[in-house]
Amino acid sequence: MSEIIYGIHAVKALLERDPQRFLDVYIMKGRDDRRLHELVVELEANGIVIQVANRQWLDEAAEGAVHQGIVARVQEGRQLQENDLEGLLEQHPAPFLLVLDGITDPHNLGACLRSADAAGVHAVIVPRDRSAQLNATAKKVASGAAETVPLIRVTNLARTLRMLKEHNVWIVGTAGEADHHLYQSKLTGPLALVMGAEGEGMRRLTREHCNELIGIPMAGSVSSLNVSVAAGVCLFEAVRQRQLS
Ligand SMILES: C[S@@+](CC[C@H](N)C(=O)[O-])C[C@H]1O[C@@H](n2cnc3c(N)ncnc32)[C@H](O)[C@@H]1O
Repeated sequence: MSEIIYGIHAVKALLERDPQRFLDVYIMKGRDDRRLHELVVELEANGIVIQVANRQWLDEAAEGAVHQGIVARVQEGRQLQENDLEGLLEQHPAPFLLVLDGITDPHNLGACLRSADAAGVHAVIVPRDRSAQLNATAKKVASGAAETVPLIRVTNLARTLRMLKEHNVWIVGTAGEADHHLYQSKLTGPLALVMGAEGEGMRRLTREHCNELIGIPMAGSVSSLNVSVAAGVCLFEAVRQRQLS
């Protein structure tokens, strides 16, 4: 099975991690861009053959998204599976996990992956049937993080949260109306931070499995933040606390 990736960061990240996965790489005819040129040199140094295509071809391959003049067909990578999660918990004394309960927009999924990578999250967990696909758009927005942060799709999120609790992972849900303030919460130790869906927030059952709910204080007139922005704020408060502890 193969998949399409595009954009300079996404292609570069895969080249650095797993150059064997490249099948075909196409760059845009006549595109004059220093970063693209440097990437082509690196691809060629890895023995990857570059083909030139016109703009229309690349636009269609990237389904109209911004491809920065490069599109690649690559072998699908191995995704971590649900039953890999226990092994991952054993590897890390203080696992740091991000759970996305029903995010449907691939841009938000990609942006959350990008922040998760930057924050040093060990895995992102999503419900199998209620999540945006990790498609080319999500990968482009993730800017390479789709290749670095394991994305684990689980069949039953409530069951997974119970399993995490049995492994002493503290489950922190996020909601604008939560009584606890992000900056007063304790985010050190084994942690799963749970973000809700764009429209409805976390599902009732997910909420019930959280050890606590925290909110980011909102000073203005809007009632909530975009989920990927909220994820970034919460993740980096956790990073700050974890570095101090
Ligand atoms: C757009 S919000 C959903 C708004 C939804 N009406 C609700 O009541 O939760 C999507 C997600 O972003 C996160 N979020 C947004 N604003 C937040 C805030 N002020 N505090 C904590 N989490 C927030 C939460 O995870 C939320 O479920």
